[in-house]
Amino acid sequence: AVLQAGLLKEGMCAVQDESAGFVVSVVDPQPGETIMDCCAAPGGKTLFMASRLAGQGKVSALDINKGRLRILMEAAKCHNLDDIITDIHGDLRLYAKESTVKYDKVLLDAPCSGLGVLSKRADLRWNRQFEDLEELVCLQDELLDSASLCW
Ligand SMILES: C[S@@+](CC[C@H](N)C(=O)[O-])C[C@H]1O[C@@H](n2cnc3c(N)ncnc32)[C@H](O)[C@@H]1O
Repeated sequence: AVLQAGLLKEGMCAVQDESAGFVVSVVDPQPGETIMDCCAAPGGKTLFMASRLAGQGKVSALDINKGRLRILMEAAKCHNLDDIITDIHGDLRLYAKESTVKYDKVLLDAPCSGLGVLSKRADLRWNRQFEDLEELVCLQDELLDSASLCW
């Protein structure tokens, strides 16, 4: 019924995993706050956080992937949240070194192995190598350090 009524297309509602939404409850965005979403695209959490600001405050959505960031801003427009969300295209590690801007709250949803969702991504059982995980842990560590500089 939601699909047939066009509610998703019109930005009247969005679908999200309970666990993804729970992260936003932890951030607990309050009107007037500035929030940095460090690995934001495609933007499920960005949109949810922006909608919780009730028109006051800003969410900066940073991501290294331009295409995914474009999808995020299209969704922001569709949900009438594009005046609350600012997209920043770049590598968080460089951004954090160069920028002096500080935010009230910072969310880091770093790239992950996906091993926690094997029931949905069965292919990962065969596509993940041990070396990939080592590389990923190193990246997550660097991103965590960089995210801490935004606060
Ligand atoms: C788990 S996904 C984020 C999902 C997103 N938070 C959401 O709720 O829709 C991880 C994201 O990190 C981005 N990423 C990977 N390395 C990055 C880096 N060095 N700097 C910024 N973003 C990065 C990827 O492009 C990817 O979009």
